[in-house]
Amino acid sequence: MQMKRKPKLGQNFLVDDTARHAIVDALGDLSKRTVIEIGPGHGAITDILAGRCHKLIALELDRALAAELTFRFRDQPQVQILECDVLKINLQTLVPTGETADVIGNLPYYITSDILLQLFAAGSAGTLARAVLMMQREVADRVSAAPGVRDYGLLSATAQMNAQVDHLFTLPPSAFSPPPDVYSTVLRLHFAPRFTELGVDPDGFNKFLKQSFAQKRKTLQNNLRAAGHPAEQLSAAWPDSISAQARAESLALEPMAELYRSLSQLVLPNN
Ligand SMILES: C[S@@+](CC[C@H](N)C(=O)[O-])C[C@H]1O[C@@H](n2cnc3c(N)ncnc32)[C@H](O)[C@@H]1O
Repeated sequence: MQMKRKPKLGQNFLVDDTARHAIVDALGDLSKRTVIEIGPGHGAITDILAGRCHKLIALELDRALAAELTFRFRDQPQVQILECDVLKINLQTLVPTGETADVIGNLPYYITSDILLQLFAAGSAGTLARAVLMMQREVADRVSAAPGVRDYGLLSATAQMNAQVDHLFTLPPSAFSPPPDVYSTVLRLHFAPRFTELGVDPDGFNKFLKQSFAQKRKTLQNNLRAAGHPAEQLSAAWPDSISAQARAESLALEPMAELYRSLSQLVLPNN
């Protein structure tokens, strides 16, 4: 049976029973946890979560789906359905001060990167502990890629500055109705920001990473020069541990942070 959907909202509903249980199982014991679900849809994951977690807050943009779930869970006070755009909500306001929440979601793929950035910010603020997220396989491969591997880039570096990433499993299009054009992968993230450990400030280092990965074909030096760092500043700051011809894609976060710290002692450009 094909379910009715709004393609613009990334609506591919999970119909594989083993997979929906495996996704919830990946968060472990939830009996004392607040869980935020992104895009509950018709409730494939919500139905299982509702009986397992202390509190469930599900964020759904589609008015009809939000109404369907509000009705279905009307007698379960631990379940709160919010009709809202996940990108417009401040996740910190959903979690009591001093507590953390976990996040779960078969994400709307068209906004995966924006959702990840939002979760990293909430993880840095101490609001989130873990997330189990399904996304397009190619995006998951980029999030979890190690330096030097083809898929490693800005998204990988940003994700790995903010979280430990576990690659859990991949599902074929037939696990969904209607089937998407792509395979889907489930990742688990433990939010563990590394900014303090690596001695860098989050805003400045995030900007530096964007500059460093701006063009894949270019060396790191050329990307930084294009971002406004004068050549003499770069050579004064360049650590011996990094080859002059290195690309950002080949470097671990430690040498990137070393270079950033060294450049920060000189003057960083504003763009
Ligand atoms: C891939 S479907 C997953 C549905 C359900 N969790 C499942 O596994 O069957 C993505 C869901 O996210 C919802 N959605 C899309 N954009 C959203 C947004 N900006 N904020 C909240 N929910 C959104 C869609 O309406 C849809 O229900």
